[in-house]
Amino acid sequence: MSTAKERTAHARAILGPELHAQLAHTKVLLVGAGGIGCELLKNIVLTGFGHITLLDLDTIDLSNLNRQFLFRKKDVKQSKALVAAQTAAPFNPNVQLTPIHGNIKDPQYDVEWFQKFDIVLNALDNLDARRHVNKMCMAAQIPLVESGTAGYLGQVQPILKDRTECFDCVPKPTPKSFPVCTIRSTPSQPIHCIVWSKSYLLGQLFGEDEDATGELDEAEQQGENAQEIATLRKEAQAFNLVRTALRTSGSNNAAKIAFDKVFNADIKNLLSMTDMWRNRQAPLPLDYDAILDGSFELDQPVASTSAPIVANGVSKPNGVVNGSKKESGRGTNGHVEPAAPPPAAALKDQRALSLQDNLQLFISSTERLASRLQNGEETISFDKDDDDTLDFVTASSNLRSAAYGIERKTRWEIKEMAGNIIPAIATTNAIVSGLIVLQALQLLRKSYDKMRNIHIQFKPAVPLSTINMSAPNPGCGICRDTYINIQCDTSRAKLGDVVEALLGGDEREVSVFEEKRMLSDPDWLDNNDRTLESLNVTKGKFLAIVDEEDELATLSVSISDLPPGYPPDALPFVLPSPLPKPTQKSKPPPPRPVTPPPVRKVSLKRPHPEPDDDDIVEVGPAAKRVKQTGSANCDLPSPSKRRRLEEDGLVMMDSVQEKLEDDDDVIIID
Ligand SMILES: Nc1ncnc2c1ncn2[C@@H]1O[C@H](COP(=O)(O)OP(=O)(O)OP(=O)(O)O)[C@@H](O)[C@H]1O
Ligand SMILES: [Zn+2]
Repeated sequence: MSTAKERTAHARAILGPELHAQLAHTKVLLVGAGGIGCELLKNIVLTGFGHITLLDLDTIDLSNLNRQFLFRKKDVKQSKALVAAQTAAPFNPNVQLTPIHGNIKDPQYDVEWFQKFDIVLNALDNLDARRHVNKMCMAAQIPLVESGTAGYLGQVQPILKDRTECFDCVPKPTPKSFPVCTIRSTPSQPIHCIVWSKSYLLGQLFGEDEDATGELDEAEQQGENAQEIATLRKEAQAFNLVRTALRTSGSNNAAKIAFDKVFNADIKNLLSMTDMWRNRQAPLPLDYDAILDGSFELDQPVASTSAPIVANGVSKPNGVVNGSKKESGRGTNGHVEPAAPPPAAALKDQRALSLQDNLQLFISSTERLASRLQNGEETISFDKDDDDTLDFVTASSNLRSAAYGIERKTRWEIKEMAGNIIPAIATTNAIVSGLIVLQALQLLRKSYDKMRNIHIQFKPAVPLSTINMSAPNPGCGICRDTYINIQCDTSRAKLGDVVEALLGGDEREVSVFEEKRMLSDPDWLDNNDRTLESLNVTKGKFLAIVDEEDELATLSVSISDLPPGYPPDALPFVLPSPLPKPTQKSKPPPPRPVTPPPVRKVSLKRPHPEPDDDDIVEVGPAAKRVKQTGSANCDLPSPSKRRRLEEDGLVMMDSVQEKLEDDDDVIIID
């Protein structure tokens, strides 16, 4: 077929002329042009969605090319949104494609901007951005299709305010995390050393100059081992010397200074706490020069204990504590010989690294990172696609493993573990993208009874399972709010006036928040005469007006600009007419069990975030916030503290089952 008309014949036959014609006028926002986004863009272009805005903040990376088929090698480092749109545009000349290279969380993409669209499709890879889009769609009352893949698993969830669960209605599972003490002092598995290296050591040496005192004070108050805290304090002070050496050009022994502190002095300090090693295997301080000249013996008896260093008593295929010349040839104490690498494993990343190799890698990566700091980079954090940081984490986690008698890992394995990589399967992305279109069509047809949550599961006989839509969770702090958009000149509008107008003469008692910052409550009205701008409540943000009696839903007020041409001397804000009234709050049902996780797309390119965060239990509505006049915030009760923790990428627990304690000292793996 050659003409545009013939091109759409199949789509028209499948969709029917009515829906097909409707699609030509449909305005769709596609957020994310990665693995799912590329597939989905191709689908919606070919289906005939007439107006597509494609937004992505990232540029193309070499590692994207295996599955993000709209990109070629020549496109590396170009904007994903722009290149994807350029490649897909010729697939269907009837489609108007608008690419945007930007972050969906930027304030210019406010509620009014979202309201321009008929439907939003998420193709994101992190919880934070997903939550944001979910909230904007709730505020703008725009249907959303949420999706994610992880390896062979996938999920598609249509979301419509007041009709279905929103993305935040269901708690998310917690990520795997470890107690601080395990990470800091008593690692027993390779992952403990990797987390230490990536989330602690790298930051201490190359990250922001953080004052660890507060953290340690808090740990002390919580009754953690005082001697251990004193040791950690000493450790923190000593880091300053190393940081200075790393930032001083011409200092050619910074790597040795860092090594001696971290792998020798700190370990000796820990060994001096004899109690700690009564029932557990003590670590062995490493010796820089002896490792380099091959005379270092890993299995020498440790000062404070007669227990030999064994790698958990098991032979490991990788040559557990193998390494220096002296180590090989001994098979004692549970050590094994470094097996000669099979030919396929001779690849640089998959080679077992000797202790000497690791030290050399530590030196070279430390020097590379130090010279980056000296050349003006302010802070460096882990990115698995940044060779310098990956080399540093590989070397330092393996050196730590060696000191603690833990199995060492190859660079490849460490990349997988530190980057939290689940292989991206192009086929899963393709299936999910097809299902997104089907659910989007149900939403546009308003065939709400036909909408389904769909899971791709690892069951060859039943690869897809569908779940009927659930009603919104009455306790949800996002979709149960009553949303209002106001147009506002925030430099003139005063908090008290805006709140009073929004309450429409209702004299009930309320507290007012922006995110977790409390701006006023019935006994504290100091901010009422201040402008919204002076309180940092500007375009794209939300004011939350919370009923003190907890009987009416929270008013969630989004801020947009005044319309063009609005008289400068008129009232500095415009309310919608009629003014929406908050709904009566229904009592939340008893807590639900944690349902299977909405599958997330796991980044192959950079750690989450998502945290990439990502995947941390979210409980109920964001109710309590913190009183605030400026910007800093402090300790919060659940659930908003949990939300904040999650945004900060924090959590630290023994097991996934364990409940998150409000005051837990936490470190997240990813
Ligand atoms: N806040 C955001 N605003 C806009 N785009 C975002 C935002 N957060 C994530 N994205 C985009 O969502 C896309 C998710 O796609 P995908 O999961 O395939 O990630 P990727 O980075 O392309 O690949 P990988 O992480 O697997 O290497 C990415 O292109 C990413 O840039
Ligand atoms: Zn909800």
